[in-house]
Amino acid sequence: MAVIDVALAGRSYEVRVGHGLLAAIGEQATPFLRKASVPIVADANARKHWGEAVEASLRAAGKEPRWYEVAPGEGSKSWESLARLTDWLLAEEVERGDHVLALGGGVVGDLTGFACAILKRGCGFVQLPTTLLAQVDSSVGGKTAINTAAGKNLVGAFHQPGLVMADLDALGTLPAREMRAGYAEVLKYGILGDSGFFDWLEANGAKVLAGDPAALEHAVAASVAMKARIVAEDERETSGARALLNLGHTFGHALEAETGFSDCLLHGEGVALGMVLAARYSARRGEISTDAAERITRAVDAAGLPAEISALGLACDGRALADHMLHDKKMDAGSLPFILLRCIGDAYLAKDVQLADVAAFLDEQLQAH
Ligand SMILES: NC(=O)c1ccc[n+]([C@@H]2O[C@H](COP(=O)([O-])OP(=O)(O)OC[C@H]3O[C@@H](n4cnc5c(N)ncnc54)[C@H](O)[C@@H]3O)[C@@H](O)[C@H]2O)c1
Ligand SMILES: O=C(O)C(=O)C[C@@H](O)[C@H](O)[C@H](O)COP(=O)(O)O
Ligand SMILES: [Zn+2]
Repeated sequence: MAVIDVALAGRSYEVRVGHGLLAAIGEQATPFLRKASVPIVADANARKHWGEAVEASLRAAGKEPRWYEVAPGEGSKSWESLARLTDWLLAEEVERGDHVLALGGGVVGDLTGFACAILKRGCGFVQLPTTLLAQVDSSVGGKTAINTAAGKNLVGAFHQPGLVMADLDALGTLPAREMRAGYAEVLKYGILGDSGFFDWLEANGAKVLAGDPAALEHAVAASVAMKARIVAEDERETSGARALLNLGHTFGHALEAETGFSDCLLHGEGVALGMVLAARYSARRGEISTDAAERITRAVDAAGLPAEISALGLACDGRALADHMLHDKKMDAGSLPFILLRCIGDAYLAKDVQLADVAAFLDEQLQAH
């Protein structure tokens, strides 16, 4: 098992990455289970595959699991789900010192984390991520949120978990499309800050996607280590360091909004395409080389992720996509900083980007190929 510390000012927590963690949760999470009854917020599919193992381990430790099921899909990151969940947590008499377990992908993690951030002004929670995306990204770092009609993650809070347990066994039941979507965020770490890791992914990405145990463990642990380092440096995204984790997301979130947060485009798929667009836009500005931008495109395409916006068949133009970006949380006094690339492994925050220019670039991309 790999253990990575997220070292924050005055407090820190562990991210454990390994096998058999869910089936041993009763022992693994002992300090976080202070009462006999244990509230578990679970994605319905995660519970179907992993609920029994979790339940057996908790019962063996003398605990009584109390399940709350969340419908799969981005639609569950809503005000309605949040209201229902907080009512349930109140009915369960969850106290500030308790920890709620969040079993599932980024949807359950973001929703439960936000509910715990506001319940009685803050109670504890433990992330039990069961998707690749949640293991490498969403379970770590304390960003929690729901979506609103205006856009993605627009209402939320920073609220760090007490513990993260990423059980690699859980990925054995994950659909291939969801593995690929999670892999987009893995590629992101290489592209934004570690060209050696990007090289490694070019050579070993197929193994990661196929679930090769050693490759998977390396990819997850390396991704978590990089995220932990960035979060420790800039927990609340104020210095600019953490904003780099948004690489591909300004484009990606606009595409998610345009496709109605539906299954047509998963978050990771939007990020993959968004990274290609960020790379091509950087090349258009004369920053990253065209060859390097094409290398990124090939890595995305080789993973079976969308690499061409024209292939999405969107009925909108570049201006409509740029309009979604006006709600981006990075907006600052009327301008939107973009995460762009100087080369693979060197992302930076560009503050001189005009949205009209981005809209024109998107029009070109929508018509290309
Ligand atoms: N907080 C953050 O820092 C952060 C980072 C990245 C993404 N996110 C958010 O995470 C969300 C996406 O997360 P996701 O990709 O995990 O999607 P998800 O939570 O929707 O899960 C994907 C699918 O996998 C199923 N599933 C989950 N675990 C399973 C398992 N072990 N076996 C079989 N099926 C399983 C789910 O039912 C769902 O259908 C988005 O809302 C995104 O905005 C947040
Ligand atoms: O942890 C971060 O910081 C990230 O930006 C990680 C992203 O992968 C994630 O999708 C995040 O939710 C996007 O952040 P947002 O602030 O744009 O909602
Ligand atoms: Zn993301």
